[in-house]
Amino acid sequence: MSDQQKKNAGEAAAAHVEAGMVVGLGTGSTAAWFVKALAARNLPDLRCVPTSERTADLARELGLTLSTLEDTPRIDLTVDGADEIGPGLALIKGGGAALLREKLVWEASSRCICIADAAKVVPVLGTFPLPIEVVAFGHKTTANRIADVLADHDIPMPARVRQADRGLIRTDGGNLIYDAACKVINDPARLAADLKSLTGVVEHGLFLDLTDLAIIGTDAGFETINP
Ligand SMILES: O=C[C@H](O)[C@H](O)[C@H](O)COP(=O)(O)O
Repeated sequence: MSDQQKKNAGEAAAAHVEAGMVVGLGTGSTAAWFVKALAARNLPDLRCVPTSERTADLARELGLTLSTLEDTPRIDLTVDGADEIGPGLALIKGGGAALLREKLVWEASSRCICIADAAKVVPVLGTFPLPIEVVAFGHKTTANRIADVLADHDIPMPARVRQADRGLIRTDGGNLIYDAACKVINDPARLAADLKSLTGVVEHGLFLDLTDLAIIGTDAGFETINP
């Protein structure tokens, strides 16, 4: 993990934003560099839709004009980080528990740019535990259903509920996160569909066929990957 690489990626992505755009603001340490670089450009008539309360706080602090998906349902460009970037720009996201709002914003966007440091690029998805957002009510029974799906995908370990010192982590929407230590995800599309079909699962961190461009920070600058 390199902060300089994240910064370089965030700054390169900010150059893709034009005056008057509606911009989706991702969540996480890399997205924060983008938000800072975007604010520094001081472009006129921007409206920004944040994907988390954390990002909203940062953007507000930096003087960016915020909007919501309700007020601006069509987003021109979203820039966001990732936990893993696999072949075809298939992503794992949600390490910061923002996956649901992120996916809502990504899917409402004409264009999505993923920004990351070089360590996020992997030959196969699954080393980073896959976050799965689950409704709190009855979550242990939902976890059993998730375990059955994972077993069907040759993933023997059940997903574990995410905890902090103060107790279970809650998302901005009040849900819980289960993390699945997949190790290798052989068929991301089938796993995504199977998880999504479960009652109690709100969303999962597989972002497939949503990324138009990845900007990978290097120590000296950045490289790009097209899908
Ligand atoms: O929920 C969090 C998001 O999906 C983040 O974009 C992702 O976890 C990457 O975060 P970072 O840039 O801090 O590695």
